[in-house]
Amino acid sequence: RLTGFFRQSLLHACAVWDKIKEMVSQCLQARDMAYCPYSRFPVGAAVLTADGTIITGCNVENASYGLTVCAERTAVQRAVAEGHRHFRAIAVTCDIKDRFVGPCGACRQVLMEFASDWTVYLTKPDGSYKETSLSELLPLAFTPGHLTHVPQMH
Ligand SMILES: O=c1ccn([C@H]2C[C@H](O)[C@@H](CO)O2)c(=O)[nH]1
Ligand SMILES: [Zn+2]
Repeated sequence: RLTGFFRQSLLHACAVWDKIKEMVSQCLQARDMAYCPYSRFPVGAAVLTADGTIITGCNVENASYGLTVCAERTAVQRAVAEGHRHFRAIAVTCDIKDRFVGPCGACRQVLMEFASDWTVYLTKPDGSYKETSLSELLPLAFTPGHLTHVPQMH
């Protein structure tokens, strides 16, 4: 029978695994909500907050093309509007089946605003994923810490 530290570690690993599976499944579901009549390129995202909440987003396009908002930014902005400012991870998916696709540059910068250590799960339509990190996707980043007046994180 497993006890003490090893039992705790195993339970923790299972909890983390469950959260990843849940994020992957929710980002795939969010992709189905994409509003993308112009590109016909649906994208889904799911962010994991520090308290374990998962919040999703999809891309929302506009007839004035440049006003389009990506799935990743929709998810982050929705999470912030719901009171979250501390994040752990994001899962992202699109319809491309044969390779792992990362968030666009604008979204990487927006993720950097709220944490430098996001874990990023690049997810294929079949639910398989590759784990990476924001620091890997956006090295030598410009961050809030570089401003003289650092925004207060409450
Ligand atoms: O990381 C990305 C890249 C693109 N898109 C959206 C924007 C647009 O609606 C469509 C094609 O670029 O995909 C995202 O949501 N996330
Ligand atoms: Zn983007």
